[in-house]
Parts: sequence; structure tokens; C-alpha cells
Amino acid sequence: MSEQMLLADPARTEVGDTLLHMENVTMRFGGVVALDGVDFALRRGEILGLIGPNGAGKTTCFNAMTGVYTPTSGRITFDGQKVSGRKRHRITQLGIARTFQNIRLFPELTALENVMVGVDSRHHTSVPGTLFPVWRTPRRQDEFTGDPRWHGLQRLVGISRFAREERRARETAYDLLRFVGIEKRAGEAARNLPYGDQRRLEIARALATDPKLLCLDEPAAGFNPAEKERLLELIRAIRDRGPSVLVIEHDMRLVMGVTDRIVVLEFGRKIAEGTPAEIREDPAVIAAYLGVPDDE
Ligand SMILES: Nc1ncnc2c1ncn2[C@@H]1O[C@H](COP(=O)(O)OP(=O)(O)OP(=O)(O)O)[C@@H](O)[C@H]1O
Repeated sequence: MSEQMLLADPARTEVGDTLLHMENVTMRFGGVVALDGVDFALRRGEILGLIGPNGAGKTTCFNAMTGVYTPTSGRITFDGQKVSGRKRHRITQLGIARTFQNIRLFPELTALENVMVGVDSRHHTSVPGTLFPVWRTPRRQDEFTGDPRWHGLQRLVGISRFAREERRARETAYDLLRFVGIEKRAGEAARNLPYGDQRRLEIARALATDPKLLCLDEPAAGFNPAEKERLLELIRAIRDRGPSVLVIEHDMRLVMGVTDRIVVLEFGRKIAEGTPAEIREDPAVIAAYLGVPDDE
């Protein structure tokens, strides 16, 4: 990256040391070997594509690195810490966020509230706290001395702290809605948003956890070409803002257009790794995709 680009955008993260490392990861489901000794690294500041035909093991990779599954064997490290076998919320706190193939929002909450839930996940407040802010009580009731005046003061301090936290969460959430381009929908219930906006909302909510790595599982599914183009710009903007990005995507144009490097899986094994130009020419990749139509 040129120095000029760095100067132009101070938030831009330069590609650097290893952030995520999958080491010889195997994942079996009974007789099915979904991942078979998969080994790859994602560097800080990079956009890495994870591609492969249906059933190749891409989503299983995401599930293993985000704590949905514990690998049968192998090791996954993130930012120097072992994540394989850790609880999901702990992995979120370490800095991995993801979106899903099938959108998973809180349909009755507004767009803003959906993102606030993400912001809340790194604060002391909670989902019920987002829903019922006025019912929040101070956490440090244990310090109550028995004097009702002291209790009242504690409550006031606690409430004002929560109010401050909630206001900050609201502002952060609104900024994120603006960043993904749907701030005009802030007050609408998530279920009423057009499909493309729901996908953007999922991204905003994932970003609200302030991740070091954002994993996007088929973010362009169901998008028309214009929406895909805007998504491509958004993915670049996310990386420029800070987080590294790991993207599973079937749309080859998008993958080739946005990633720095690509890892290719087939039948749970890594069959290739390289720059988009290298992957495009790789005979094993061409063979794996031969006769498999992409969804363009
Ligand atoms: N929970 C599970 N139980 C049993 N088998 C599973 C489970 N999850 C995944 N698999 C199997 O593991 C293999 C890899 O699935 P995975 O969903 O990771 O593939 P994928 O590359 O994401 O496919 P797609 O592009 O179709 O989403 C498949 O054979 C799948 O049926």
C-alpha cells in the first residue's frame, strides 16, 4: 500500500502479522469429515476470501472459529489466543464477529435497537436492557449501606451511568447505520426493512461488537448486480475502518474484485491459496468448479 493512501486514510490498517490461524483443523460429524486438516492464516488488515463448491466446509470453518463447534482436532488461534473450544460470547469479546447465510435479526426490534444489542454485548448492559432501558437498576447494590438516602444516591448514580452508556450505545449504533447506509431506517422494525437493508443491518450489528475480524457468510446472496457493487465498496470501507474481513462468497466477480487473497476448499480440504490472479489460473480450482455454475 502506498504511503499516500495511508496518509489519505489514517484509519487504514496495513496488512501485517497473523491475526487468525487455522492449524490442521479437522471437524467430523459422525462419518462426515466436514474439515480435513485445514491450515491457513489471515493477516491483520487483509480481506481474505474463502471459496469452494457447495458442501466444501466453508460455513463449518466459520462455525469452528466462532465457537459454534469445537474442532475434532487441530487448533485455532486468534490474536495470539487459542479460540478453539472457547464459548461463543468469549470469542466475540476477543474480537471475532460474523453474519449468517440466513439473516438472523430481532425482527420486532427497530434497526437501531438491533445494532444497540451488538454494542451492548461489549458493555455491562444486556438485551433486556436495550428493550427496557428505564427498568435498569444499578449493578453495585452490594454497596448499599442500609441508609435509604445513600441507596437513593446510589440509584441516581447508577441510573445516570446507565443512561450515559445507553446514550453512547445509541450514538454508536446510529453511526454504524449511517456507515452501512441505512440510517434513514433507524426507527423501522427490522422485519419491515427491504432484504438488502436487512443484510446491511446484520453487518452493522456485527460491527457494533467492535471486532478485529468480521466474517461474512455469503453477504451477496440474493443481491442484484448494483447491490453487489455497493456491497463490494462497503467491504472495502469496513477494512479501511479497521477490521480484517473473511468472506465466504459464491459470486466469483465479487470475490475476485474485493479480496487480497483467497483460500479454496473442496470436500473439506484446502486445495489452493493465493491472490485472486493466482486462484483464477489454478488448475485444481478450475477443476473443482468445472460444471459448477456460480450464482451470477
Ligand atoms: N452440524 C452438522 N452435522 C452434520 N453434518 C454437517 C453439519 N454441518 C455441516 N455438515 C456437513 O459438512 C459438510 C460441509 O458443510 P458446510 O456447510 O460447511 O459447507 P459449505 O462449503 O459452507 O457449503 P455451502 O456453500 O453449500 O453453504 C457438508 O457435507 C455438510 O452436510
